[in-house]
Amino acid sequence: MGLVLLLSENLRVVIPLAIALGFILYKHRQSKSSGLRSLPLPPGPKPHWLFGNVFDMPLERPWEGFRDWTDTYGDLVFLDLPMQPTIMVGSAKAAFDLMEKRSHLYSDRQETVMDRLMYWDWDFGFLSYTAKWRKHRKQFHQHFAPTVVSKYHPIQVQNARSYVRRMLENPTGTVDEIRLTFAAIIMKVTYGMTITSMHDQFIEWAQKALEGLSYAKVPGAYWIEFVPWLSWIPSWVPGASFKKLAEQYRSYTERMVHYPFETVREAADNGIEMPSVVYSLIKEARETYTDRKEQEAMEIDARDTMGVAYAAGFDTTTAAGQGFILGITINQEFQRRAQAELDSVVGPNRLPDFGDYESLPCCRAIVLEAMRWLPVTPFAIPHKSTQDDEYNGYLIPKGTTLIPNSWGMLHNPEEYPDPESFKPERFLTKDGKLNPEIRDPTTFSFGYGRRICPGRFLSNDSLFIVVATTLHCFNVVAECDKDGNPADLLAASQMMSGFLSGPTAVPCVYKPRSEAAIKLIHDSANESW
Ligand code: HEM
Repeated sequence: MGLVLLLSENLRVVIPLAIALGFILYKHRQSKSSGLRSLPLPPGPKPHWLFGNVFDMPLERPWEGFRDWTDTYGDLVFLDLPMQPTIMVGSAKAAFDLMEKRSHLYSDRQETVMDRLMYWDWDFGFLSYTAKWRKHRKQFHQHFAPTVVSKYHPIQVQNARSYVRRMLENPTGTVDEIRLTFAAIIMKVTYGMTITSMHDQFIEWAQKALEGLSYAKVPGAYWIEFVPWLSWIPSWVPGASFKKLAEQYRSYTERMVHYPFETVREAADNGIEMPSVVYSLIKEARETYTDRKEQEAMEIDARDTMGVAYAAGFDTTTAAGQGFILGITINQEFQRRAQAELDSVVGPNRLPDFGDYESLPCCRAIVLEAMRWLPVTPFAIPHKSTQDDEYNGYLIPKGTTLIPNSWGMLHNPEEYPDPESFKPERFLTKDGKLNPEIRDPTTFSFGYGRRICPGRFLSNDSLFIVVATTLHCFNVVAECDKDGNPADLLAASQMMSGFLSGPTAVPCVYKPRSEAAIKLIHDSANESW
C-alpha cells in the first residue's frame, strides 16, 4: 500500500519515465535481427529517434494526408509509432495481396487496455486472431450469411415503410429517422425487440457505450496503451484520466450487452418466444445440452457474439444511409432516373420489395455509390501481422499494424473518375445494367480477408430497401432557410474525422411525389406481416 501511495504521488514523474523506458526496450527488441530482418522496412516519413512518427500523424481528415504519403513513398508507408510498428496500405493491390491472399498472416488485431477497462473485450471485432475469435465469428456468420439474411427481409421492408410514414410526418427529420430505422432493424433481427424511439432506454445506453468506444479508440490518446502494466493505478491519481473515462462508460457497455440478452432469456424462461437470432441460440443451447453449466456457457457465447450486432451495425449503416440521402439530393438527375425506373418496375399501386431487387439496378447503383463516396470506415479496422513477412523486397515485422487507407482506394480517380462527386451512374453500363467492369466498392468499404465485415449482407439489404422505398415515395431536395436559400450540400458532405465517419450534416427535405404516393404510404400502416 505504501509503495502504491508513493508511486501514485509521484506519478507525473513515473508515467513519462515508464513510457520512455518502454520505448527504449521496444527499440532494443526491434533492433534484434532475424532471417528477414536484414530487409529494409518500407519507406515513410523520417522518424524522430525516440518518438518515431507520433507527431507526424495527420489528425484532420487523415485519409488525405495518408494518400499524400502514398503518392510520395508508394503502396506501403512505414510509420514508427510507440511500441507499434505501423504500415499504411495505400493501394488496392497491396491491400488484397496482404490481407486477402496472405490472410493467415494478417488477421490479428491489437487488443487494448482500454477495451478491457471499458468492457469491450467480449467484442469479437476487437479480439486477436484466436480460437475464441474463430468460434464467435463462425456463430455470427451462421446467422448473417448471404443464404440466411433473406429471412430478415420482412423486418427490413416493414421498417423501410415505417420510415417513410415517419418522414411524411417529419419531412426534415432525415438524421433521426434514418437512425431509428437501422436501430429498429438490427434490434428486431438480433433480439426480436421492437424499437419505436431513439429515446428507448436500451438505445440510450447503447449510444452512451458507443460514445465511450469512440473516445477509447482514438489512436495514441491514452498513454496506458504504452505501459499496460500501470493499469492498476486508482482513478483519483493525477494523470489517470483513462480510468475515469472507463468508469464513466463501462456500465453502459455492460447494459448494452446484457440487457437485451437477459430480456430474451427471461422471456424464454417463461415460455415466451421472441423470434430472433438470440432467441434461436438460447433455444438451441437448451435443446443441445441437459447440463445447466453447458447451457449457460453456450448462452453466454451467444450473448457476446450477438452483442456486437448493434455496436458494429448501427452507426455504420446509419452513416451510409445519411450518405445516400445527401448524395441523391446533390445528384437530382440520377434521382429522377431511379424514380423513372421505380415507376416502370414497381408502378403506382404498391411499394417496392425485395422481389424487385434484380430489376432495380439504379437503386443498387445508389447503394454502391453511397458506400464509396463517403466511406463510413475510412481505414476499416486495422489488422495486425502474426509473423515477419516480406513484400516487394520490404520487411513487414511481426506485430505490425496494417492500416488500409480504404478512403484512398475508393477515391482513386483511375478506378472511379471524378471521385469526389456522387455519381451512381458510374456503376451502370450504357444499357442501364450494373457494369461488372467497375470494381465493386464494397470490396474495400467492408474491410478485408478473414476479418471482412460479416454484417455486410444485412447492411446492403437494409440500405437497398430504404433507398427504393424512399425514392418511390419522395423527392428529396435541399432544405432552404427562411429566405429560401438552399443549404450548402457540398459543405455538408465534408466527412467528419474519426474512426467512423459520415457527412457533417444532412440538410435535406422529403417531399411526397404525388397524392398516390401519400396514399401508398398511409396504406402501408394497415399491412399485416
Ligand atoms: C454500412 C455498414 C457497415 C460498414 C461500412 C461496415 C464496415 C466494417 C469494417 C470496415 C469492418 C472491419 C473489417 C476488417 O477488419 O477488415 C467491419 C467489421 C465488422 N462488422 Fe461491419 N460494417 C457495416 C455494417 C455492419 C453490420 C450491419 C453488422 C452486424 C449486423 C456488422 C458487423 C461487423 C462485425 C461483427 C465486424 C467484426 C469482424 C471481425 O473482426 O471478424 N457490420 N465492418
